[in-house]
Amino acid sequence: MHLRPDITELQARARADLRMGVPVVLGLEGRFALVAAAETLGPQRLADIRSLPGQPVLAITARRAETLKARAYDAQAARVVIPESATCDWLRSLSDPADDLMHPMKGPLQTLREGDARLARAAITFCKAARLLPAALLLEIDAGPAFAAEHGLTWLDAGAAYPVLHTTSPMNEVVHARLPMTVSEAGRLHIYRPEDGGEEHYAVEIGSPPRDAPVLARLHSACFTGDILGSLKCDCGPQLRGALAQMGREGAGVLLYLNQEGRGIGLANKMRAYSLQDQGFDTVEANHRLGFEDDERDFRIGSEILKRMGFSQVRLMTNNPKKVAMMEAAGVKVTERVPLKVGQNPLNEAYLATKAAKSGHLL
Ligand SMILES: Nc1nc2c(ncn2[C@@H]2O[C@H](COP(=O)(O)OP(=O)(O)OP(=O)(O)O)[C@@H](O)[C@H]2O)c(=O)[nH]1
Ligand SMILES: [Zn+2]
Repeated sequence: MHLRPDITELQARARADLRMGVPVVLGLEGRFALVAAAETLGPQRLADIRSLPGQPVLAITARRAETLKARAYDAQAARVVIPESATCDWLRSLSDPADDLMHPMKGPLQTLREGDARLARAAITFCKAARLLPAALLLEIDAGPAFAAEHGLTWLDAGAAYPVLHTTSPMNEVVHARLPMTVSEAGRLHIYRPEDGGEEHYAVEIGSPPRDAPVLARLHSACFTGDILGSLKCDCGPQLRGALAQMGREGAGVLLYLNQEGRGIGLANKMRAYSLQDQGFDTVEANHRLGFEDDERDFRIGSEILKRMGFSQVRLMTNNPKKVAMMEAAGVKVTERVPLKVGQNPLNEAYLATKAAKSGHLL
C-alpha cells in the first residue's frame, strides 16, 4: 500500500493547516514541538496549548527581533518567552509591526538563550511557506507522533521536510491552449503545476520560438496591484505589457507569469509592507520589519519551467542582475540582458531608487 502521504505531501498539508489556524507537530532528531502560526491562532487553541505542560515560546525571525529590541542568540530565530497573561492579540502585536510606531514599548522581552533554536527556525520556515507572518507559537512536547495521532494533527520530520522546502519542485504542464491577444494573435497559454502542492505558474508563449536559439524571455513576478489595478507604486503593470508588446513585435517570446506575489511574501504581507511604507519605511525596511528578507522569491522556478519548455538560452528582459545570475547558475544561458525600463512615474520614483540603491537593480 502506498496511500500514506510522503514528506512532500505532508509539508503541503502542514502549510494548509497553519493557514487555517490548526497546529502541527514538527520533529527534529528526536525532539518534537507543537507549532501554530501566530497570525491564525485562535483563543481556544491558545488556551489548550497553555494547558499542556512546558513553556511555550513565540518564534520570530532575527530581523523582527532586532526591531523589537529582543536578543535572538541565533542567526535566524529568536524564542520569546510568553508571559502567563499573553493573549492572541499580544502574540499578534509581536508578530505584526503594524502598530509598532503607535505602541513602541512591547518589552522588555525575555528570549531563550539555552537550547536548540532549530525547531523555531523550522516553524518560521513553515509560516513563510504558508505566506503568513513569520511568527509561530511553539511548545516542546514529548512523543510527538503519538500526540499528533491522539489529536488528529499533521506531524512531520523537519529534517526530512527541509530539502523539500528548499528545493524547487518539479513543474508539470497541466494544459496549454491557444490564446489570441492584442499583442499577437499567435499566443498560447501553458499552465504549470508544481508537485509540492504550491502555486501554479503560467507561461505565455508568443509565436513558435525555436528551441535551439536564444528566446526573448521575461520572468514576471505576480503583482496584483500593478498588473491588474494599475497601481502607481511600482512599475510592474507597464513592464508586463511592455514585455508582451516587444514579444508581439518580434513575433516570438516567452513570458513566465510566476505567482510569487510581493517578492514571494504573498499579497497580504505585501499590503502589510505597503502600510509600513505609508509610515515612512522604504520597501526593503518594510520587509525587514515584518521579519522577511528583502526578496523571498525562488527564481529557479523560472529556469525549471523554461527547461521544461525546451529552452536553454534566453535574451532576458530585466533590470535585475540577480535574475541573470540565477538563470546562469540554474543552467539557462543568458546571451543578452534586454533592459525593460517603462512605467516610471512621480509616485514610484522613490521605490525604484531604493531598488537601485539596496537591491542592485539597474536604473
Ligand atoms: N514585498 C514587496 N513586494 C513588492 C513591492 N512592490 C512590488 N513588489 C513585488 O515585487 C515583484 C516585482 O519585483 P521587482 O523588484 O519590481 O522587479 P524584479 O522582478 O526583481 O526585476 P525586473 O525583472 O527588473 O522587473 C512583484 O512580485 C511585486 O508584487 C513592495 O513594496 N514590497
Ligand atoms: Zn508591482
